[in-house]
Amino acid sequence: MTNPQQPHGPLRSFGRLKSRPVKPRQQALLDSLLPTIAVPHEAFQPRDLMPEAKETWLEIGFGGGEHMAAQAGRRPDVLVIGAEPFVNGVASAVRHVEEQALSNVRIHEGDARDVVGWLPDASIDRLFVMFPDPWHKARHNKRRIIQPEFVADLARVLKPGAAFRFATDWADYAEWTTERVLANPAFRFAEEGGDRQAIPADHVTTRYEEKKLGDCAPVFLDFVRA
Ligand SMILES: C[S@@+](CC[C@H](N)C(=O)[O-])C[C@H]1O[C@@H](n2cnc3c(N)ncnc32)[C@H](O)[C@@H]1O
Repeated sequence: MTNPQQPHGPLRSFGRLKSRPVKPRQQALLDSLLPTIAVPHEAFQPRDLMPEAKETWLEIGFGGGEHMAAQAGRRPDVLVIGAEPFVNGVASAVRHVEEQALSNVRIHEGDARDVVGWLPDASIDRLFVMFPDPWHKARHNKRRIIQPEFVADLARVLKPGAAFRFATDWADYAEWTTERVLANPAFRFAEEGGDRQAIPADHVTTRYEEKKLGDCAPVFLDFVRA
């Protein structure tokens, strides 16, 4: 039976990650800070979360939150929304928010597909999907976050001209994503024929990227919402 809370199906990638017990200090920070920076669990307008924000950025699967916090720190005038179901990652991200005194980060502890479903049309200026779970075995490919239906949902929430960066160190996932994103007429590459293995000037190395678990050097796919 379909769960009305999860019209997109269960979060299969979550089960693979074993949560470690959250340390008491981390738990205290989660309990005190997370409710103050959590996104509503229903349709919301980003401007209601930070009325003075010049733009709204979304990061899907922020892991430990290092990339999200660094990008938010660089642009205090931008509202940065992050979604991550892994509790240890959320605890780490909340610690970065506190340590860097970031007032422009909002977090959803859960499935990014829910946040995308709650967002209004054309409400996001920039999207990051950094080193998502590769699900590289062919029989697991269907668990990848990049699927045609989700690409269509992303096209809906991105503003015309919005930037969408996808990074992976799995060659097959780079190809998979290129095919599925460009199959949607809403998207094109920011730069045709660009060097996809050149590290973008504004990139912040992520925790997963540092592990070098993939089968190729990092590939950065910079798309634009037409
Ligand atoms: C391989 S890790 C990469 C984490 C981080 N972006 C990095 O580069 O260090 C992928 C992350 O995506 C998260 N994830 C998986 N499915 C997700 C979903 N549907 N919504 C949000 N995050 C998801 C996982 O919990 C995990 O932390």
